[in-house]
Amino acid sequence: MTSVSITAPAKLNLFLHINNKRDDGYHELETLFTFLDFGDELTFTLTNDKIISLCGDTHGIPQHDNLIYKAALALQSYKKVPLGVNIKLIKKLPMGGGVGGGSSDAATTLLTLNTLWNCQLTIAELANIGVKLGADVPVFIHGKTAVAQGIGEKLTPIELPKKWYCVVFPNVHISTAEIFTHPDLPRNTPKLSDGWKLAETQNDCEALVKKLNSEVEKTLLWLLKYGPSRMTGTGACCFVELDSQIAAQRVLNSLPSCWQGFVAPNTVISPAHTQLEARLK
Ligand SMILES: C[C@@](CO)(OP(=O)(O)O)[C@H](O)COP(=O)(O)OP(=O)(O)OC[C@H]1O[C@@H](n2ccc(N)nc2=O)[C@H](O)[C@@H]1O
Ligand SMILES: Nc1ncnc2c1ncn2[C@@H]1O[C@H](COP(=O)(O)OP(=O)(O)O)[C@@H](O)[C@H]1O
Repeated sequence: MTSVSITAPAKLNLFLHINNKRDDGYHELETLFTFLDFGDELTFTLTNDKIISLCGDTHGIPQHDNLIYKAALALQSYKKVPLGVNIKLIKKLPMGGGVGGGSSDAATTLLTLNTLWNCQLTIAELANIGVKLGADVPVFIHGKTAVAQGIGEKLTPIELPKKWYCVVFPNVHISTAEIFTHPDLPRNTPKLSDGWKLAETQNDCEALVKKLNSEVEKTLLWLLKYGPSRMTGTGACCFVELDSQIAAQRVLNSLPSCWQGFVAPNTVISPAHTQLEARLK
């Protein structure tokens, strides 16, 4: 039986600007995605029947609602694959925390099964399947640190220096849909101009989420003592950027017990891609 374990990494939005609201209700964004060398672990075991099954840390999400199952089913149907798969999930990323765990799980499933089922789809074809599962899935399929525009589908890869992050989850769940439908969300940040600088960017959701949720405000105030800090995505996770693992670990070691967190460096290429390429060699 062929079995393979691949990471579904966390992402951070190092900034998130909202430029406009489209007629279909979705928002045009500009956001800088980077991947972290930390994530969920997915183990894929091929089967000769056509059954797709999921086990492990599913946290009460019914199989048919899980983005991993949906991704596998979408690929199996698209390519009329005669094989099945059992997928075991070890969940390390907070759900609905703004670190993209569900989207990353879906992308890792598409990338891995494309190989294991020998579907031979291109990255662009996989991203097309993925975007129907969530706006953030294509960036994980492409797997490169990038500025995303549109609703996240126009990607421009960029190089960033290696940094260490302490990511904190304040134990509150923020609904992405609630933030995007809130009347107080700013929606008119001008598009980035040539030569933009990270220090001049922000997360446009941050002020609203802090106002709605004092735990997020407290988390950011606490992190700011250690270095430049922001919320990722629509929250609730917040992060501080540091130059070394020791400095990031020091922040994690003093984390108040009511919050959870982890430490990881950013990676230019998503760990899912690096691991799959190493397997194919
Ligand atoms: C804004 C981001 C930044 O990374 O937030 P996080 O989810 O990571 O916090 C993402 O693009 C989110 O992507 P994803 O979580 O896949 O969103 P989806 O499931 O596609 O959409 C959830 C809901 O958010 C709203 N939505 C999402 C993306 C977007 N560009 N405009 C929107 O208005 C829509 O109301 C949609 O119903
Ligand atoms: N495998 C999965 N992992 C996480 N969330 C999932 C998964 N499958 C479905 N979901 C649903 O997707 C929602 C968003 O998940 P997630 O990607 O973790 O959020 P975010 O984009 O804010 O980090 C969750 O609240 C959950 O209901």
